[in-house]
Amino acid sequence: MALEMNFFLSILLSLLSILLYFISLIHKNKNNNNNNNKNRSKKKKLPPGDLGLPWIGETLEFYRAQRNNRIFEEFVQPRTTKHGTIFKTRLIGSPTVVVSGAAANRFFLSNEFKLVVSSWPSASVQLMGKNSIMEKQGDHHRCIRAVIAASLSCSGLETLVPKICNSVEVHLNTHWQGQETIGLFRSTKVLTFSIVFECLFGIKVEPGMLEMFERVLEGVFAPPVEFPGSKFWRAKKARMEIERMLVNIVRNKRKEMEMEGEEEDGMLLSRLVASLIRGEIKEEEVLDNIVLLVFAAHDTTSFAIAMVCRMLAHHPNCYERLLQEHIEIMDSKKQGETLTLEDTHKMKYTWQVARESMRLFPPIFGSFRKAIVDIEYEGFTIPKGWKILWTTYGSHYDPQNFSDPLSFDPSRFEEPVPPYVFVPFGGGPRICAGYQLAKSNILVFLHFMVTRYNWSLVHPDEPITIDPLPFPYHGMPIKIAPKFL
Ligand code: HEM
Repeated sequence: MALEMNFFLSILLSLLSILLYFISLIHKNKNNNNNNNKNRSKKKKLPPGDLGLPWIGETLEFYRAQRNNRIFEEFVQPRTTKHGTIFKTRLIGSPTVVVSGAAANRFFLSNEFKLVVSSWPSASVQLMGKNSIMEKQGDHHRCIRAVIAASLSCSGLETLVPKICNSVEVHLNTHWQGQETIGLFRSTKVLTFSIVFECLFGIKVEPGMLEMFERVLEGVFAPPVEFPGSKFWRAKKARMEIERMLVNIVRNKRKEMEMEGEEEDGMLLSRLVASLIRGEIKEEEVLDNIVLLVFAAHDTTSFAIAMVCRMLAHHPNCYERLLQEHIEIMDSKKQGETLTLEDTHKMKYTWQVARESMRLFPPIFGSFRKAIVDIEYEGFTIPKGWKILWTTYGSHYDPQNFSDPLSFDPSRFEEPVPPYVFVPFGGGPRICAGYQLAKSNILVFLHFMVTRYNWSLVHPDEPITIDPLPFPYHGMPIKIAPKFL
């Protein structure tokens, strides 16, 4: 059904683009007679590249490459070879400039709010909510970031790490014990979903909640057409269900905190509701930010964990060294003693492995910005209103930054990497707000996995696909057996 719908949409888009193409030809003729316009376009040197057909541009090529998880190889690289590290195209109706490399990352990410603002497709904004942090700018953005940051500060993390440990142990005892095969990606997705809800917000996960969020995610990059049965329609319905559930939770929390004078417990939900009570943010902002944070947190972290495991399985020497690190930490603890934030600081090699895995397999390949003024960059003008797409690949796969860039070598991260070169978490004012939580989550999970289980991949070269975020095509089944160290 979904495939038929996509096919139908593709045909519709193609017909629309042909129509637009003819309209644009007529306009072009008119414009040729217009001297003013001629002079204006002479002054601006647009980046090289092909805008393609009106509206549709090169969207279908982009989607095809995205589906194969080959955006770099099939879309970005052929065009950078032809035009250089900055080129223009047209994606999902918008003229777009694709930029690559650490200098471009620095320029565009650090000029957020000054020259560019974050820009998501209409379906994403409608589903994540227009009040979420990703749509906020200036003081409002700072205010919401400050609330999130308070829960993930050093003292916040000190209480979070033992909670994450507890969630991981409960998860393994419930879902892994007695099993011979586990779908690793699904399992870590269930786990990271419950960690963000229970450890970060203090909200208990009820059956069916993850499925509701998954239905929303299916619609975030779909065409925002709301006819019954479309992905977007289903996603909107799921979003409304989530909202109904969260409104009750937020209002009950507010009542408790107002009527019973409940102290803030350090949980993010209490912090958001406290801001609501103080009148700093609105109820819609609390709801939209809970939804956004859950999405931002769980698929990304579970994909990162899955890719670390894939790399460890392919590189037994790295696995041995990583295992040794965890055995030493385990030996330093008393029976039943939980891990602390300080223990995670000792997992230096594990973090190198995780960073190297995210360099090769970034959970988020990049994101869009919109020019809020005409931007002069590298001798070209990016007109106001155009989109800019920065990608992690541009700097992660650049041999000037990482020699033999496609090989896996965690020792690259023994030394600090210059800013804006390694950007799986983005950079500038919109750098990932959950970086510390993601890091703790990855490290703690790996600790328990490698010390408690022998495991191996069922499909060592399983393809990775993207829809709309990357995931292992078969869900990454692994064979497991308990280990007694
Ligand atoms: C491995 C896991 C993760 C990766 C790779 C990742 C990656 C990213 C990236 C690349 C951005 C910047 C997007 C842009 O510039 O447009 C971002 C933003 C963000 N991330 Fe993460 N993320 C991860 C985990 C998390 C977690 C666990 C949370 C929450 C608890 C989170 C919350 C956010 C938020 C709120 C933003 C928006 C920040 C803003 O607009 O100011 N992320 N993330």
